Amino acid sequence: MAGKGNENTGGDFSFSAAAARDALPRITTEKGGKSTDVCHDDTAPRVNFQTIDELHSLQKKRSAPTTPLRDGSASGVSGTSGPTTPVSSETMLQSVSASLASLTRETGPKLIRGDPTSAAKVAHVPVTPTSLPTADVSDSGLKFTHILHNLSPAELYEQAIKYEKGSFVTSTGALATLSGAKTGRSPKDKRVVKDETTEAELWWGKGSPNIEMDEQTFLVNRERAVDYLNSLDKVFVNDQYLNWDPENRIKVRIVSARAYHSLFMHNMCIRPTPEELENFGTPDFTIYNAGKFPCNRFTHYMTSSTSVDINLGRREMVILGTQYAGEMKKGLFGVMHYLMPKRKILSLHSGCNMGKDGDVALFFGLSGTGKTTLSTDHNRYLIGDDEHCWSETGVSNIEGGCYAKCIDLAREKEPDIWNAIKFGTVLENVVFDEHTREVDYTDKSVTENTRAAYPIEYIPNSKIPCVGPHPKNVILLACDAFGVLPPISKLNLAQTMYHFISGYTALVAGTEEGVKEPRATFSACFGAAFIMLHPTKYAAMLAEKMQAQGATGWLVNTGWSGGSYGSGSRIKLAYTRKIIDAIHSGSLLNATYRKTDIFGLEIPNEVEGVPSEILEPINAWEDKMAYEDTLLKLAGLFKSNFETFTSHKIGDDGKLTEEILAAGPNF
Ligand SMILES: Nc1ncnc2c1ncn2[C@@H]1O[C@H](COP(=O)(O)OP(=O)(O)OP(=O)(O)O)[C@@H](O)[C@H]1O
Ligand SMILES: O=C([O-])CC(=O)C(=O)O
Ligand SMILES: [Ca+2]
Ligand SMILES: [Mn+2]
Repeated sequence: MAGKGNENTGGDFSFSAAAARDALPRITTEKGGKSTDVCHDDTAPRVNFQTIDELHSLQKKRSAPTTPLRDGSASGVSGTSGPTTPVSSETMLQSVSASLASLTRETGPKLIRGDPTSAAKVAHVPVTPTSLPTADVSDSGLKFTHILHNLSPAELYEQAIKYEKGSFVTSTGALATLSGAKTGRSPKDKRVVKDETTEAELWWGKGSPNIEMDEQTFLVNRERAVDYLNSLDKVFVNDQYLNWDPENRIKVRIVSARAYHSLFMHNMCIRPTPEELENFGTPDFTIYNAGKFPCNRFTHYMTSSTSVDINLGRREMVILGTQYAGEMKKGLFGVMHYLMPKRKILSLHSGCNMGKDGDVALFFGLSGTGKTTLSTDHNRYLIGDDEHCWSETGVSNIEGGCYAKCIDLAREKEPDIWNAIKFGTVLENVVFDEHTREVDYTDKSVTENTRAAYPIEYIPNSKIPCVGPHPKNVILLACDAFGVLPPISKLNLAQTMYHFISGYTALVAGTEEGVKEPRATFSACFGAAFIMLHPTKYAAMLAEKMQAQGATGWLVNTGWSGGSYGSGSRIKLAYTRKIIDAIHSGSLLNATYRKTDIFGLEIPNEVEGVPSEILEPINAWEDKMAYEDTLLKLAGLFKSNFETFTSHKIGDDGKLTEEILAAGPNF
């Protein structure tokens, strides 16, 4: 049943719209998709600043008056020797020039390897036109663009510090950066090209993250991005891989204007060896990140000056008007959510780790629920923290790095993540002492979504290569700010599917004044913002794989206990870790259980190291009536959210659908 409805393209890596790519047909599409229908996403940024200067002033805490103050420009960085690339350059330059070719001028830009300040040392490599004779009569055709190809972290540090305001080395050696006006993803500005192929294959309409755009508009934005990039003195190019499963690895190229973006992707994608880079060839997918430059708001389908555009047929993504680096990571994740199911491989928004005995656990959950925190476990091997594939042979990480939330990060609670914040790590939007460069992780002045991006090998017990056998435990994480879900419950297969499709979490709305009510978020497959196909397609694949492997599903509330946000408190990370330990060790599988009302969840009577009174949520609430009301309220929210899925059949005979419907709250 898995992959049912997909074209029989299994094993073949081509995007099916290849023909459309060459012909560039005009496609008629319905206009005016309502953005209110877009899947909910909880990463909407909170902006604490009105001007660029204000943003920069937020980043640094004033030192004690005795401390000598410095101006913003970093000193002590050698500017004498420009970066050089390890690869033989001519084929690389030809390839990059082809990537950057303007569609109207039909010729790639003239490229030079290396930094413009050291250009005298670098031979100019003339680049031949990619196709037809040039029709370019503008000055832009006369200039050269310098290409900084797969620079090392040290070189990227120097580039960032020299040229990008807001770049600083922190006391532990990380590169602190600012992502600009956007400090989170912009799901409402995401657009996906609807052509004959994608119209039939992708999930469109209510609840879907895919807001349509047509091919022509994509080309307008692409041209804007490419023209912007070609107008610069230099651009950064990363050639890297996604997916540690060698048979299903894809080659990605990222063209960007900032060293910050290049270092971020260096850390987050899989880094090729020098030999692999030498033979990289043509990328399977290319990102044009012109995020410093806005889109034109008069362009059709645009509703703001930000646009993140995916064209599966052309194998390209364009970013305009946002410098938040997570857009690149999650844009590529979306592409994998399209490509992998075609090969009968399930793509997952989950963390993944493995015990000493080879037992693998997946951690699903929306942003901020604990995937990174709980998969990074000193007693287990880390396979990955956010994006995985589950194939016939087992699991593989899609990425080469981790992207951890840093707000309130503490050494004692999360030692491995703390220690990973060192030379090479990108630290986004944190506040630090102006003099000592010590980071204050409690400071939310710039944003609550402060982040660290580091290569996975910075976690001492990471498993390289990042692959493992079939999962034994599938852990669904929900940060329930209503405080009514049990800290741990065991799920049967139908319940696992019900909660996977629901994709629930409830967080509190940041630190906004007066917001006390938790806000429920339902995001199908715990990542509706990134999926491409209908959620039931992924759910059917998950059910099939869990059944075949005999994996057990669990629901873990990493949120509130003893009351909703405001009266209760967040479950201690130490308790959640004990619960997770008991899942891994197998001791929880053999515990005795009782069933809860309404949600019908099996909760254990005991978990080692966790006070038994918190295991049954009502016990921890003082006001029992308030508990009952809140529980019913949440159950109602689950019910109305699930209505859109009731008509979709899962399983060949639809039997699973009935079981899944029955696995939701009953009241
Ligand atoms: N009981 C708990 N369990 C898990 N995390 C907790 C708990 N209490 C507090 N936290 C905090 O919640 C946050 C969980 O964030 P984490 O980075 O793991 O999210 P994530 O699921 O990886 O999200 P994203 O997909 O956005 O990366 C961390 O800052 C962690 O310190
Ligand atoms: O994508 C991001 O910006 C961070 C992340 O992992 C998520 O939100 O799931
Ligand atoms: Ca994470
Ligand atoms: Mn994520």
